[in-house]
Amino acid sequence: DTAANAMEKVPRVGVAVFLLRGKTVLLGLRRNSIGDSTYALPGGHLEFGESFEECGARELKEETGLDVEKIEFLTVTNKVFKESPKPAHYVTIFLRAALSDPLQDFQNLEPDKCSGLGWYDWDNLPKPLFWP
Ligand SMILES: CC(C)CCOP(=O)(O)OP(=O)(O)O
Ligand SMILES: [Mg+2]
Ligand SMILES: [Mg+2]
Ligand SMILES: [Mg+2]
Repeated sequence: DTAANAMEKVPRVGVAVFLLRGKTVLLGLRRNSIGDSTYALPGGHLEFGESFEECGARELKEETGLDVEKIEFLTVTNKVFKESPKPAHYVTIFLRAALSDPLQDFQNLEPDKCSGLGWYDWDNLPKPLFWP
């Protein structure tokens, strides 16, 4: 029935972006959603009709104010999150991007969803990392 369908669990698509600056990578401490209090790449839900690259660039702009270019597909994961309030199933697309202006720095534009952004040394990443 409609109620059951409304509660139907369906896989969703997330897009995450590796943005590197030298030997550091941009990570944010997630807040108030799946993966709360874990360090994650910036990114978000693929919206209707978007390419992977359009989604990656949009989410980075929305979350960090940063403009990026040279966006490339890297890999994909497929995972059911059991620990969130209710089971969630995500296919996550991983992209790589470069800053359009190497001197531009981030702003934390969504403090309600991210406790803070930072550039972290690739060889000494913070913990815990968001699973994907
Ligand atoms: C959970 C994750 C793999 C995909 C969704 O990412 P997100 O919670 O950052 O989504 P939004 O940035 O679109 O709110
Ligand atoms: Mg977002
Ligand atoms: Mg979003
Ligand atoms: Mg996000």
